[in-house]
Amino acid sequence: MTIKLKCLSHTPLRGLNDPAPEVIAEVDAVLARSRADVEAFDPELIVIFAPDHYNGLFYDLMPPFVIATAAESVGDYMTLPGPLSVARDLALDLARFILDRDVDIALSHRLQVDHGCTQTLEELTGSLTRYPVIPIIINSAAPPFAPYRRIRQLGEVVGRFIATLDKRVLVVGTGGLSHEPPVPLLEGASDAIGEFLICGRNPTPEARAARQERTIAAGKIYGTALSAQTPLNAEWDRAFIDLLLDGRLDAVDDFSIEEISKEAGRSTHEVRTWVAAFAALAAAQGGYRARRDYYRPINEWIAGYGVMSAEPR
Ligand SMILES: O=C(O)CCC(=O)/C=C/C=C(\O)C(=O)O
Ligand SMILES: [Fe+2]
Repeated sequence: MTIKLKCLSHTPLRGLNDPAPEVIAEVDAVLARSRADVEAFDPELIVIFAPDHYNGLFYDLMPPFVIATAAESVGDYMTLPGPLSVARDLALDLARFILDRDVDIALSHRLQVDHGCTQTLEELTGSLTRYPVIPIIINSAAPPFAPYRRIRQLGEVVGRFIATLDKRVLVVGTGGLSHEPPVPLLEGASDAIGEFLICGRNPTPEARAARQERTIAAGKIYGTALSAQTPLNAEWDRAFIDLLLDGRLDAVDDFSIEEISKEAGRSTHEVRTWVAAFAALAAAQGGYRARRDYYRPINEWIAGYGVMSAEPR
């Protein structure tokens, strides 16, 4: 087995509420380098840890994490729609492996995924189907959440499975860093929003467009006094990146979900996907070398925007 890792932020607002051209050029350059790395590595399997934003998973049955044996992109926020090339049999083997090692995981034989999974897949590979993929969706939007130590444990078990494969495997985490887009909360929601959060699959094109317009409007004022959303927190982001650079993954066991929400924004919990990805790498080969490829707080994209790479030491 050979393993590499990429962790990237994603944003619903790319192309819809862009920052200055110099910033876009920086991000484009780092993404082009990341894509070239992936091309050179030529993975035989991608394991992607991703969140969902009430497109595939709703409170009618909200799993802490779920592994998909088949997945279809809803094509939100200008991402490609359609099926992913999910490695069905390997995904099932992985689900069995995880359950056998005392970590509970849900299974979906037909999962809808959103930009939280597909934007990064497209950016790293140019399509949804270039390489076989196993999507593992970690609940990062719909409280209550499993504690961070459970995410670390999930990642470790996935890493131990990867270590049994005679393949080149790319592990991906997508989401974060600090940010708070206008994703609704069930607690205190109106009846209509509550109904959407419980079973709002397959919205009409008009309903989807209205959602996207709300996010764009939030992006236009994010980080200003007009915004009610928790602002970006570059200090939190840098400390989190340092923790990963130093390989101090055990430190996430002390993370407080409430404190992170307050200090860095509710959607910061998408970094759970980075925790799982780094834990998988560490467990697959024992110890890693990581680098920070990029970091910049980008209000227009509602994103503490970061990119990291890592490989075994
Ligand atoms: O579209 C909605 O209903 C809510 C907004 C939304 O989904 C925003 C998603 C934002 C991110 O993916 C992000 O900032 O990570
Ligand atoms: Fe997201």
